Amino acid sequence: MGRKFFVGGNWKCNGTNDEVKKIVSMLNAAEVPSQDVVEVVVSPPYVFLPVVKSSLRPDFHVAAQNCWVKKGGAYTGEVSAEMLVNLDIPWVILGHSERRALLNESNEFVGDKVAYALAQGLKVIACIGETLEQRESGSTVAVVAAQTKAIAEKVSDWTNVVLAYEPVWAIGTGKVASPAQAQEVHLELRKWLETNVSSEVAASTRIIYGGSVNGGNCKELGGQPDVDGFLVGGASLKPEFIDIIKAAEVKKSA
Ligand SMILES: O=C(CO)COP(=O)(O)O
Repeated sequence: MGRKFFVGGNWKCNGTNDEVKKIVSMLNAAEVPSQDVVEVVVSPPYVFLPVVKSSLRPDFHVAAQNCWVKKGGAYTGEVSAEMLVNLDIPWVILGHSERRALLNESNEFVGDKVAYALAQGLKVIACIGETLEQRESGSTVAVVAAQTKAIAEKVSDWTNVVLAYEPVWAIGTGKVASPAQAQEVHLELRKWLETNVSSEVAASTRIIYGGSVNGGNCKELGGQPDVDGFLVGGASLKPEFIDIIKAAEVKKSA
């Protein structure tokens, strides 16, 4: 089954009103492959979601960077999945390593969030990835398998899930995983899905890579057989994001 190339831009906690308008103008003017070839989703901070959604070209979509684990209510400072649905925000990023590390989000909590968001009708970019210490101790595959298991235990339909493998040591460090390193983990994840979920889910679920992706390294990474796209941080705020979207063409010609 074909897996459409997916390029996500995670703007994290960045941007002013003016900067956001400039990024949207840059995206709107870009010539990129068609929606049949690449799915593009940008994720501004919550406060900018409505303006980005209403001014962004219709072939690009928006994602929130998080949402609450259950129905909204007395949870000061949180934004619920229902609110995102109400505003027609189709996607949400969940389990980003920055939230896992800084806000102590556990594997179980992330699994609960993914299940709840899917049940409300959102599409989810679920993030997993090992720290440098875990990689150096040889536990990369065990760590990402445990993170994926906590999601798989609560999710039965994977149609609306994109799995983002983001090694923590590669995020914002300029230290990108080599294409071989990325491919190795993506293949392990696909095998894990095959064994523990189903061969259909393993074949159809997009597994994207995140961590210091830029205009220079995207083609080689995207050319790996089990790399189905990217989740881009820093470079998604810059014109080189367009080059990263265009890396989808490596799959078209493959
Ligand atoms: O965390 C990331 C995307 O979610 C990756 O960030 P960088 O591309 O800045 O390394």
